Order: sequence, then structure tokens, then C-alpha cells
Amino acid sequence: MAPRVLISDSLSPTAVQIFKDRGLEVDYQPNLGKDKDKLAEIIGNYDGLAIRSATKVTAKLLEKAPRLKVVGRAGIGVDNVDIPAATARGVIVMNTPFGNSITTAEHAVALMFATARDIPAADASTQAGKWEKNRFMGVEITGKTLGIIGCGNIGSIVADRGIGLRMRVIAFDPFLTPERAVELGVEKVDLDELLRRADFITLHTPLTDKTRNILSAENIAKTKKGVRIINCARGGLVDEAALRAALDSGHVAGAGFDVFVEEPASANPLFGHPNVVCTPHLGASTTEAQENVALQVAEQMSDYLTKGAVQNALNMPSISAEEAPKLTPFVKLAELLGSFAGQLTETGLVGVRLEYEGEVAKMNTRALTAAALAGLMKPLMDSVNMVSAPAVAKDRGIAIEEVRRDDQRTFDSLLRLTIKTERQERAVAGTVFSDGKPRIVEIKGIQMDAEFQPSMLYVTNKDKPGFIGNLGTVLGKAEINIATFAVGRTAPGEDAIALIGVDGVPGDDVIAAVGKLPNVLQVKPLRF
Ligand SMILES: NC(=O)C1=CN([C@@H]2O[C@H](COP(=O)(O)OP(=O)(O)OC[C@H]3O[C@@H](n4cnc5c(N)ncnc54)[C@H](O)[C@@H]3O)[C@@H](O)[C@H]2O)C=CC1
Ligand SMILES: O=C(O)CCC(=O)C(=O)O
Repeated sequence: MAPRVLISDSLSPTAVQIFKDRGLEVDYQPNLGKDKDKLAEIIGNYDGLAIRSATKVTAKLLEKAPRLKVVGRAGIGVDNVDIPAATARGVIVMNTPFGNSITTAEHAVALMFATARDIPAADASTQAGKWEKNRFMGVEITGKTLGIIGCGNIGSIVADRGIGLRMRVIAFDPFLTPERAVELGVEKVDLDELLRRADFITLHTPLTDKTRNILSAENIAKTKKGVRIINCARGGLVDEAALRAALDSGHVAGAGFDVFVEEPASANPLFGHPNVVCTPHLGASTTEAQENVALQVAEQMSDYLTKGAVQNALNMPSISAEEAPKLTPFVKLAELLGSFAGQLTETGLVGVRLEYEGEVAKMNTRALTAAALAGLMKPLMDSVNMVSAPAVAKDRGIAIEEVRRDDQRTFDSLLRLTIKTERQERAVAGTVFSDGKPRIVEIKGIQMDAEFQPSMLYVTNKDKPGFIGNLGTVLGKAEINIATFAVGRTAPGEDAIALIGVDGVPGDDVIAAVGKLPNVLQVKPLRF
């Protein structure tokens, strides 16, 4: 069945066309994001959800979406998506981090000009037939200091445009390296210095616990008299009531706001002030940006749903479309090895080590580790998958270690998974043969060659004559057919392991009978 995608916000028709061209079923309901009850009613029918900012992807909505595998945000900010809840349910969240950056930077510059020259108010007055030449006295931008808070993708473009306008650009961003500042031609400063020196302040950070109210009443009071403040990033970065008070007192000369604490904003402390220019979250609203983000999100979601390629995910390592086909058999191997170890683990897991040897060491091992963890934890929690497994492991305090060795030994590629529990360490290794099938090639240091079968018996025993015959008799009596049989041992007469693929699932009585056979130490049914 073709994967089904729901688009619940207004997106360029390009997205619909791409989904169709890529063989997906697509349902375009541009206003559904505003109707959370209706959305919750139908979300269970879809594998993918493409959104902008109106749709809120909450933990409650995700509960109603057992089929959902991916949420694609056609844009940058994902504050309308509960990422931890999506991760916990194994849903990938992706965005399009660059598609609307230029457009948004241009909107910030547009608002800077609009506030510098009172353009909206002058327009309204002129069109009302008043010719108020003396009312609108602006300020020049050339030579002024532009203070950028948050110098990432959009902030850097604003910096470049500011330099082009002959402004002096200063930036506060704890993650901006001195080298990058030099490359951008901006002066890196601390926040207090920026507040003190800037004639225009523009915000370009995400909204986080650290950035919320970064322009608080206290910080607004530190700004230069006559400053103009632009916010095209997120409502909540500026204390709106404090800004209104500073505008009323004349300390702040103007404000250009595209984003608000509450959106859609029908009432806001800034509304109605003559020196405030507002737009309804239009930062990304150009035909070019909307075309970019629609195309990108549809491509990324289709790649994931049809090929397993992951790009620009916020909760999963990337897997390119080119590497996905090569990686897929190893993802399967990692999951199966994890599942094997998970089913044999009865005490608390404290650590997991993944060793990648040979060709596989050059692959995307983060994704493989995520797959192994998913397989490992599946016996404990059914809903875990590659997306949620690393977070679940971290939450449970399981230490993860990855070791890569490029040199190949017996096999072109070998993946060894060692789990540490409170009581012991257990290692299992596997490879993928040229037929693309994953195989177990080592258990607890004992060499073997076993294919995975849907139903298997894992038996440890003393290597003594008669074991195989006795086992065959028990299974035969229970009418259980042996599909595959693999054995290995440390040395003749010593510890041995048998992995038996069987048709059908042996019942508890059969397991108990095998367990009672001479020289059998442990028997465990496994399902893959
Ligand atoms: N108005 C609109 O329609 C649009 C708004 N946006 C918003 O613009 C914002 C910026 O987007 P991008 O530049 O793409 O993000 P980005 O991630 O490239 O840049 C954000 C920058 O903020 C910096 N930062 C983080 N915490 C900080 C702190 N405490 N103080 C100072 N700097 C800090 C980061 O180091 C980073 O350089 C996002 O919130 C995004 O949602 C993006 C597109 C359209
Ligand atoms: O989709 C939109 O119009 C808003 C864009 C935005 O805020 C973002 O990309 O972060």
C-alpha cells in the first residue's frame, strides 16, 4: 500500500505534485491545522504529516496517530511540534532549515526601513489625502549600528545586508566563533554591549528557556535612547508589555514585529502605538520561499517514506538517499543482533558497546547504533524504534559506546554488539553476506554461521555426543520441523551453542523438555 501523507496547513501545490510523482497518496487540507478535533479524528490514517505553523503536533495528537512515521515542517521553527513526544513514539520530525532564510532576513530589513521612515503610517496618511510632510521625520540607516541577537542562518544574512547598507554590524551569539564573526564582517560582542551600542536591534534566535524575554524590561532599559527593535524570529523573545512602556516613554523610537507571544494575534500590547509596524508572521511568505520549503519538505518526506533516507531530522541521524540502499541490510542486521541480545537479557542493562569492523565502519554508524538499540529494547517496550531508541536508552541511563575499526578481518564487514548487564557481558556479532542476508557469525566468542529465522531456539550445552539426536527426537515428537541448524563450540567436549531455526513456535512444554535433556545448560525461544 502506498504511504499516505496529510498536508494540514497551506503549502505550495508543488508539495502535492511531488508527493504524487513519488507514488504517495496525498490529502491536501490547508485549513485542517486550525481544527484540532477534526485533525485528531483523521490523523490515524496517515504515515506522514506535512505542516507549517498552524498545526500543533501535541502529545495528544500523536497518541491518535499510530501509523505516523514522519512530521515534515515546511519552514524552520518547530516550536509547534512536541519533539520529545514524537521521539518517544518513534516519529521523525524534519524541517527545511534554509528554504526561507533569505526571505525572512529580507523581511527583517524591510521592517527596519519601515520603522526608520514610518512607511506604513506615512502611506495611510498620504492615501487619506493628508500631506503630512512635517509629521514623518525619519532616521538614516547608513552609518548606524545594527545589533543582531542570534547570528545563525538568518542573522548572518541580515548581517550581510546590513553591511551592504553601510551599517556597522555587531552580534551577540554565544555560539558564534571569532573566526566566523571575522568571515561575516561582524563584531562579536556581549549582550550588554550590544544593548548599549545598537541603533537597531534585530532578533534571530529560536525561542528557548535561555532566549525567552531576552529583551526583558531590564534589558530594554539598557538600550540606547531612540533604539528601534525588530523581531522576525519568535514571539516571546521580547517582553511585549515592557516594550510598549518603553515606546510610550519615548525611550524606544520604534518597533517592527512579525511575531507575537500569542498567535494569531488579535490583541497585543504593541498594537495601536504610532511607532509600531506589525505583520502577521509573514517572515517566510514569499513565493520563492514557499516554493523552496514545499519542494524540500515533500522531497524529504517522500525519501523517508519510500527509501528510508533521512535528511534534516531533528530527532534522528541523517541517512542520504544514496547510502540508504547500502545501509538497509546493515540496519536490519543491527536490529536483529539487538533483538537477539535483548531477548536473552533478563537483568537490567547498564551498557551497550557496538564495534564496527571493515566496510561497515565507514557507514553511518549512528543510524546503525540506533537500529541496534531499537532491536535491543523492543522486548522491553514494543513501541520503540530507531527514532526513539537512543532517547529511551539515555533516559534509562544505559551507557552507549561505539568503536570503529576500518581494517577488515575474516569478513568484509562485522558488527559486534556487547551488552553489559548488572551481572554479565554478552557479545554477539554478525555480518551481511553478498546475498544481502544478515547472519550471526559469533556468539559469546564462539564462531558459527546462522541465518535468522522467524522462530528460533537458542541452546547452550556441553559438547557431548547424543545432544543433536536427543534434541531432534524432542522436536520431532512435538511435530516441530527443523528449518536450520547451526552449532559452535569453544573446544571439543567444552561449551557449545546451538541455534535452531524451527517452523512454528515451540510451546512451553517443548522448551521444558529440551531444557531437561542431558548436557543442556540453557534453552530460550527467540522470535525475529
Ligand atoms: N518570521 C518568520 O516567518 C520566520 C521565523 N523564523 C525564526 O527565526 C529564528 C532563527 O532562524 P535561523 O537563523 O534559521 O536559526 P539558526 O539556528 O540558524 O540560528 C539561530 C542562532 O541563534 C543563536 N542562539 C541560540 N541561543 C542563543 C542565545 N541565548 N543568545 C543569542 N543567540 C543564541 C544560535 O547560536 C544560532 O546561531 C528561528 O526562531 C526561526 O523559527 C524562521 C523563518 C521564518
Ligand atoms: O510557515 C510560516 O509561514 C512561518 C515560518 C516560520 O516561522 C519558520 O519557518 O520558522
